[in-house]
Amino acid sequence: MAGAVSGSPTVLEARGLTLDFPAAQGSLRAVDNVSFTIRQGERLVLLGPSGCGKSSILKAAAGFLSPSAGSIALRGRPITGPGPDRVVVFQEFDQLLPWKTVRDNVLFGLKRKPGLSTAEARDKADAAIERVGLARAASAYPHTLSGGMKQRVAIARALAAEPEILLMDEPFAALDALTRERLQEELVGLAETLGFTLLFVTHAIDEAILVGSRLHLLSAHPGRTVATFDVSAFGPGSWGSQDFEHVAGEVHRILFGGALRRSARPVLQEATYV
Ligand SMILES: Nc1ncnc2c1ncn2[C@@H]1O[C@H](COP(=O)(O)OP(=O)(O)OP(=O)(O)O)[C@@H](O)[C@H]1O
Repeated sequence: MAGAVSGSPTVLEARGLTLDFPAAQGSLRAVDNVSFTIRQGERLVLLGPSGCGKSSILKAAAGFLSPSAGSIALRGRPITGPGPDRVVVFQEFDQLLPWKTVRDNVLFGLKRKPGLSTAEARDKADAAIERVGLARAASAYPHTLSGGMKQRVAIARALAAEPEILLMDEPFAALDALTRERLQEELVGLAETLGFTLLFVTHAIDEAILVGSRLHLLSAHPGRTVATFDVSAFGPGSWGSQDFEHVAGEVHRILFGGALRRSARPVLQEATYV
């Protein structure tokens, strides 16, 4: 994957990105001088301890937050607000509209796409629903779906709009371990089949290595770049291999100091966060 994307055009680029929030006394620096490039087809994961500014970077990419210094640009154009070329999938699956069926929820995501006829929109929605394996649930309402299925609807809705980049903020955090694993696999499978570009935020090391093609590690608050890792060699099925454990241990050492202790399959390292 890394070889395949290394010559691909740049989709998203942050240069010296610095993000501040207003605070009681002046402002609070959330992200300090962070730079990265995401090429077409790449899956960049922002990984770091709670509060290091991952979500803030994602919000800047989505156009909800402006840099106080540095820049963030999509296809070379500075991001000044939200747009249909970027779709955000949050953890809250209940971003789905409860009074609309799966198909209508996905169609709703196409509303902002200019120049689509009703029939074309329907075809795109149905194709996206099919791709995430929900064809049989197309007429169902969100409250009848499991958390994992709702998440797939959210992904279908995002993909149907054919964005330049998909922005995902801990989309699997609220799911049980088995569903999470399955959706991680599905996401990577879909990303590779469809070649979409992804910016993914997580604080879970295993998830980052499995989902990403590259990791961008941030220090504790305020977030500064501490390391990057090429993890394109890993994917579903890699967990537990010697190479995987080596990278996971290295990432853990850089982020938290000390060795990564395993008990069983991913018990995420929440307890080690400061
Ligand atoms: N709207 C806001 N107003 C003020 N401060 C904020 C706001 N949003 C975030 N912050 C602060 O900015 C810093 C970075 O927050 P952010 O949510 O980006 O971190 P994160 O790495 O995504 O954390 P987590 O993993 O816990 O979700 C934190 O100190 C947070 O308190």
